[in-house]
Amino acid sequence: MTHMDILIIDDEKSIRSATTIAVEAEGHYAETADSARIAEMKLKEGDFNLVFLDLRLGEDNGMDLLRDIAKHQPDLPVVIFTAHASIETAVEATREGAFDYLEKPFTPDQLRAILLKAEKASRTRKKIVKLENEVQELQTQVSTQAPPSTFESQEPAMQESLSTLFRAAATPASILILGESGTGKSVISKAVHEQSHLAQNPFVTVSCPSLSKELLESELFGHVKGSFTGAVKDKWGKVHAADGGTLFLDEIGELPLEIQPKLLRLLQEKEYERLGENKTRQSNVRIIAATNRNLAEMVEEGSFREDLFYRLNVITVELPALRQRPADLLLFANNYLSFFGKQVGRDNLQYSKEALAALRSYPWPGNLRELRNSIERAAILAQGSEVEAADLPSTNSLNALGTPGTNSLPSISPGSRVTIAELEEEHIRRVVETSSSLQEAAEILGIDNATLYRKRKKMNLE
Ligand SMILES: Nc1ncnc2c1ncn2[C@@H]1O[C@H](COP(=O)(O)OP(=O)(O)OP(=O)(O)O)[C@@H](O)[C@H]1O
Repeated sequence: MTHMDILIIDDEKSIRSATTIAVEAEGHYAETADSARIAEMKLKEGDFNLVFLDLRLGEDNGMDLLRDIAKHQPDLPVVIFTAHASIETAVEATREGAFDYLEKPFTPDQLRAILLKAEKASRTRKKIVKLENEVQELQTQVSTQAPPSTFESQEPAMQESLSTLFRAAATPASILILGESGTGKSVISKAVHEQSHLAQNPFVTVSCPSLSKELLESELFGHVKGSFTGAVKDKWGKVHAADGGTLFLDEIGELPLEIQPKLLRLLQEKEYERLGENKTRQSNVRIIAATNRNLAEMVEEGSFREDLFYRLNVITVELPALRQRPADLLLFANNYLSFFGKQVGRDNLQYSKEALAALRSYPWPGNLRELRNSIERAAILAQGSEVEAADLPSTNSLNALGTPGTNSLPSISPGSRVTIAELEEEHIRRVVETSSSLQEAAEILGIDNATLYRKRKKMNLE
């Protein structure tokens, strides 16, 4: 049985109390209102699942109230109380958006039947909300044409992160995921949700940097009409939509300082308020937050609250950059090639030897996202049965290493004002980082193992 919050609107005290007793006996919670004014106030304050409304409401017109509810809260079912003589009114009310009607005097069985019907409708509505969220998430995935995700790794650092994440999945603990852009923080957050005890409930994403402070606050917590310019009607936020499920806060490092205490309160007390409203609401969400910023440093600088940082920092994992996962690179590259190859009708595309070397020696500053995009392009560009190095333009030239504007790229690159020794050192460092073995690194560099050993020793790169 689904528990419902029910508002009973009737000017007759005996009907209010009889209905209250009857719905409470069925395990629901009831509030009452004896006039349209009180009803409007309660409707604004509360989050009801069902309303009983007598159209004859003393001096007030119940039909006006019904129209108002149908307009502003179209998802809220309203059951009309009607006297035997006014079936026609009931029919009219149904036309105006009433969910059903109940003829007075009604028996407990008739009321029970209506409650069951409303419960069913409420469950369906919840399912629809969940599906709407899922559609939104899927649309994001489809628009980025994501090939199936892989959560395997041959690299100890990544294996440790995966094991921590999937062990933490089944607990209510907040999770903080750190890592450069494109390392797969969003993708893995969804996977953690799907492996958790909350999998049947919503997974809702809020992208912190994409909105202004006011809109972000409203996106999170919701608002009431008139709370800011553009707030033309009441709105529930994503904290409400995610109730009972997971709220994924992408780029938490961009969360404005003013909103941080509100998030902290949600984490600690499970409480929040909509913008422009004083009523305290409850929401029980599991938070997964991700960022490519150094939150600890931000705490020191004063741009991120220390208390929030510690609250989020219960389980923290770092997703290594792709260049720190040389042993996994080929697994991803092959998966992507078979996915995108199929999309363009070439099932058996392979990499040429040179293409493989190019894939390995490039540091992939944009990580999995960049790799995915490059392979998608290469699958289209490839002329024969093999992807050639030339089909992977971003890996073609070492100049790519120095492209300005990508935060994880080094400032040392061919042509920049550095010595040959510095350039050599950087090149060796990167090739070693992106090779699966020292033997392979030596081959790519065109030197023997002993020379590589000596150079690494000199560079303290062991
Ligand atoms: N486990 C995975 N398996 C396969 N592909 C992945 C995986 N994780 C990420 N990707 C690919 O990388 C892309 C970027 O991943 P995601 O958006 O999760 O990164 P992010 O770390 O959240 O990036 P940003 O910090 O920029 O938001 C995905 O769209 C997907 O194509």
